[in-house]
Amino acid sequence: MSGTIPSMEGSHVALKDNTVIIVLGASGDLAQKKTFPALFTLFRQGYLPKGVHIVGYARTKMDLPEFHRRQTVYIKNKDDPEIKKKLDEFSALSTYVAGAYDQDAAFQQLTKHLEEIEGTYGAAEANRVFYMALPPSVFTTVAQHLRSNCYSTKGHNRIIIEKPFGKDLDSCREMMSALKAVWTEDETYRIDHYLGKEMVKNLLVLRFGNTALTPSWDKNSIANVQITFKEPFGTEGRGGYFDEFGIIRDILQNHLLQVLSILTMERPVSFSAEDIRDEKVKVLRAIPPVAREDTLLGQYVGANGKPGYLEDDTVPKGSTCPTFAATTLWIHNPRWEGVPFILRAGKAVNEAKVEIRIQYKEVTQGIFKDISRNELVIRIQPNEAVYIKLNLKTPGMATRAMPTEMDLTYKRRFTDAVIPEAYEALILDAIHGDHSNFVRDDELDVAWKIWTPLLHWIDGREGSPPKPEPYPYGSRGPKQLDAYIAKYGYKRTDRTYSWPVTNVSSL
Ligand SMILES: NC(=O)C1=CN([C@@H]2O[C@H](COP(=O)(O)OP(=O)(O)OC[C@H]3O[C@@H](n4cnc5c(N)ncnc54)[C@H](OP(=O)(O)O)[C@@H]3O)[C@@H](O)[C@H]2O)C=CC1
Ligand SMILES: O=C1O[C@H](COP(=O)(O)O)[C@@H](O)[C@H](O)[C@H]1O
Repeated sequence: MSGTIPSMEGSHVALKDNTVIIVLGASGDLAQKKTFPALFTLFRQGYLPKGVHIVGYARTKMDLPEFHRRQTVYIKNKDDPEIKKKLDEFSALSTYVAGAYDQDAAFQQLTKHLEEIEGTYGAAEANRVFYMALPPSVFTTVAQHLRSNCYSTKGHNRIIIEKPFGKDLDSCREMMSALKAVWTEDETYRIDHYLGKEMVKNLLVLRFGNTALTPSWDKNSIANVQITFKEPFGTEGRGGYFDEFGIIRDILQNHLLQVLSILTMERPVSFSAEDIRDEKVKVLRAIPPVAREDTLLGQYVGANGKPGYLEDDTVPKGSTCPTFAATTLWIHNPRWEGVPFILRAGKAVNEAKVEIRIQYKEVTQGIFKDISRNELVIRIQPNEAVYIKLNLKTPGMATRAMPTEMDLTYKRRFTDAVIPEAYEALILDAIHGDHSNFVRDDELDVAWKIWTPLLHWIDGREGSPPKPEPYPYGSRGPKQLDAYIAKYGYKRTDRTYSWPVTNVSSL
């Protein structure tokens, strides 16, 4: 069929029935905010295996009505009769077991409960999908206890785990080898939820399905690339967790680096998970560790009635943890040599935005003066869009050029499209047995190699840690930001550019 992407046709072992999804850490924030709402949407849309059961497991003791209440706290439009009916059905197939994370007996109780459910299948096969919505401190022990006590001998077993995968190269390797000792790579699904976002998944098609873009996708045409993450709120109450990690481990080392690898990898032989991940690893291996000189760190301070990072009671006094970072990465291969890739992320900045901005080189001088550079912008969120900033002749009698855009805003173009949440797409991929949008262990290894020296410097392992530049809550970041970006050759579009309409008479 024309336009079909083979790996998306489902050539993997898909779990079609006789499946229990076990959510470990079921009383926690991630489970309530992301996992259960995603499972509910998949259930409601008919994507979960036939006769699926969901079992929550956590230390908190609670009865079934309380579990069902917590399971549905973040589900929207609960008063809508159709949703209410589906929610009742969802609750009817969801049960809860309380137990410790480090005791065989507790996991054996869980198995007993699973076997009771599976006893109703009346079929030989019993598949189990374990979703670890847990803090990293218990990942390894839970994975080990699951393997020794709860592993189905009558079907497929899958384990889904969430970042953080360690804090540096050594701790990641330690964690990975402990997990690999008990779960095979094929059974393991490491989530980086950015890989489930629609516009990140779209990169493969945009890049490799458009001959028009192919010749310009390299150092000959591209001057610089920015991959930007902006969040308009601070750590508010989550500072204790955040301070241990910082913005680089939270966003750049994983989410933005994943986007970078798909954006820059060579064409894979096929869209199979291993072919894609082979290419991602290859390009990541061509990136040397990020240099201190290529880094700008920031920390937000109170402004406009909003508290600064250090005013959060959960943050250690005098912390130098960066809440903003701009870093520039270089890829030493024939396609990208010399092109700066600026990865930047900030908490408590002026807007919510995640985008890729590819800025093309200057047109040959001579016939034009001060003409804007072309830019291809892929907006990941909010309001998904792809637009290319082009120069056109100003309409009318004038012959001068002006910057404008070709705009593909999803909401306007695909009026009835339902864009899935990242977690919905990824849980479904795991059920279908498709690893393409999950992180392979060697990807993690090479990713940590890029960041570890810089992180050790920031952690103060090599003397006093660098002091981040202050920036006011709600600003664009530290005042040095524009000079930093300009240093790598980024030039802002001609200020006469206006969007969404341009009144030619005012030019
Ligand atoms: N489909 C759509 O929805 C489209 C929307 N637009 C809109 O048009 C507007 C302009 O588009 P575009 O040029 O792409 O994006 P922007 O002008 O928002 O940003 C372009 C670049 O300039 C930087 N920048 C923004 N403000 C300043 C500032 N005050 N001083 C210095 N640098 C700054 C940005 O960094 P930083 O992010 O840090 O601010 C970014 O790197 C935007 O609001 C955009 O959303 C345009 C085309 C299509
Ligand atoms: O992994 C994380 O991502 C979120 C941002 O996710 P998004 O899907 O809303 O873009 C971020 O807030 C959080 O700090 C980080 O741990």
